[in-house]
Amino acid sequence: MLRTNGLTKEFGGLTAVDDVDFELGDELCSLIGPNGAGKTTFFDLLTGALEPTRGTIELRRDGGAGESDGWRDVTDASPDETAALGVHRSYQITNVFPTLSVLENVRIAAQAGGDDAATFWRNVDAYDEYVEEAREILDRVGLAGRAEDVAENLSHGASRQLEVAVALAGDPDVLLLDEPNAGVSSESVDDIVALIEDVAEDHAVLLVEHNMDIVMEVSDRVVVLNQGAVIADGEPAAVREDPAVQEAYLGGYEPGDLDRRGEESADGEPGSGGIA
Ligand SMILES: Nc1ncnc2c1ncn2[C@@H]1O[C@H](COP(=O)(O)OP(=O)(O)OP(=O)(O)O)[C@@H](O)[C@H]1O
Repeated sequence: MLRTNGLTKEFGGLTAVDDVDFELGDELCSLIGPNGAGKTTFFDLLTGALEPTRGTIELRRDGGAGESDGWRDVTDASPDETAALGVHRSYQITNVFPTLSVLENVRIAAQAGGDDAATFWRNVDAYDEYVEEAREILDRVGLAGRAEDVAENLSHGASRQLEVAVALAGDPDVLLLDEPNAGVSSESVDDIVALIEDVAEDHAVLLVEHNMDIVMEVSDRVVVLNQGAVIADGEPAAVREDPAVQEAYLGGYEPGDLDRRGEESADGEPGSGGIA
């Protein structure tokens, strides 16, 4: 689906992403690591928002027949080109139009990703199709009842759901979910976790998430970044036990230390919503 080879990003003397070889298959992979580890920079490189200093990024679409063995070099692709090639990021606040309705936001995203984007405005049938598609996506993310609400009036949780809906409307192969629980109220966390698991059924998902209980619950695989470099990559339980990961990030974390809402667990210390 997506792979990087020697991917590196330097900001002056600081190496934010350091020689990362990574491949994402048809799976839910979480990317974790301490503050400043390079997770956001890595996402920015994958979406074309930042240009790498060195290394390559390649994509392979389902059934696609690109160059060589189907992999296509997208290292220099712009964010729009990367999106058109099937990589979408959920936390794209600029992709949500605050004064438009929830339905309009998703309809526009579906239209932008549609085959007849250029001519759609002349085509009433196409418009109806996109509205229909948008309603199906809203149903999937749990926002069917909020279709006519104005986007800027949504709660944090519903906003995260809308961001995922907008990403889904572009018909992505790969979804990059950037802290989809950030700012979400405790009542909505279960909905977001269910949504992450649902979209992972038919998309490759790369998730940045600070709450380790959620990471351990939903991930097929966990990759740990520290100071820009991958220090562990494997199944959640194995990564959790890895001494280097414990040292760099988890600091003695055991499942249940934090409940998924970041509240005090039965026998633990008060949680912070995750591990920073
Ligand atoms: N535009 C920039 N210019 C200079 N340094 C930057 C820039 N963006 C990020 N950095 C630095 O790169 C390093 C990696 O930052 P990044 O935001 O990718 O980490 P992160 O793992 O996403 O952290 P967090 O969990 O806090 O979001 C940090 O030291 C950060 O200060």
